[in-house]
Amino acid sequence: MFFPREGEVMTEPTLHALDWPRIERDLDAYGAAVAPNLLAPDACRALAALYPDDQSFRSTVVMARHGFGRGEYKYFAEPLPAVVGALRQTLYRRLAPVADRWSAAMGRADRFPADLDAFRALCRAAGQGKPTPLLLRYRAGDYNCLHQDVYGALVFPLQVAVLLSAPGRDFSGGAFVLTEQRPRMQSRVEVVELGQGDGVIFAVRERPVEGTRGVYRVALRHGVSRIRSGERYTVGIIFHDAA
Ligand SMILES: O=C(O)CCC(=O)C(=O)O
Ligand SMILES: [Fe+2]
Repeated sequence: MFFPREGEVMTEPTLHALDWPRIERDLDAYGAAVAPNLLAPDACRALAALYPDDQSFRSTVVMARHGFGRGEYKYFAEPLPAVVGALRQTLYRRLAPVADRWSAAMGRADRFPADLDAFRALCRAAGQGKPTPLLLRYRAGDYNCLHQDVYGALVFPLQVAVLLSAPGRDFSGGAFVLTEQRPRMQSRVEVVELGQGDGVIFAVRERPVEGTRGVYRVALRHGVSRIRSGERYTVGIIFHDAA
């Protein structure tokens, strides 16, 4: 296992050193998988420290104003910070085949190009030209209501969130949660435990589940439980761009 040096983004060979068979198994079984140590602590701190720098962002969302919860987030402007751009590119490459496999299993026609630039060109042609990677900031009492990050007709079925703060030291509470709504059944919840720099890869809105009578689709939503104390930052990497 390689680890990125302090201040360095995980490079492509390092991403390949992740346990991808385990990640794919978890994605297939639970709709979510942890990708440990995507960013070194220095890189986490540097990204979180960008929050007040309005030059880095194209817009700010105060969640309470929209009924999204409590807390804030900002969408990065282009050019994205190098670490965010690099993670988006390399994770996309690795996840595109999973996205294709899921689409096919669910009987959907969508297929995804092998690299992010080609997929983003499709987004632009569909009128989705605004970059969606974002930086989220939560303080004590804040939370993120269950939601799906859909920004137009083109949806890449997986996304990634990287925890930038250290649980137990920088904040308490603030668990990343996913719920899964199965047809005609009660919802199932999954709590994902993350350390600083860990990413969670998860389904944007649905995933295939093998039942006794074939594959069916389950709908997923994600959110963050209430932050009890401190400050919690995350970087969200969504692959489709926004209308
Ligand atoms: O703060 C988090 O852990 C989740 C943020 C989120 O909703 C996202 O990245 O799409
Ligand atoms: Fe989200």
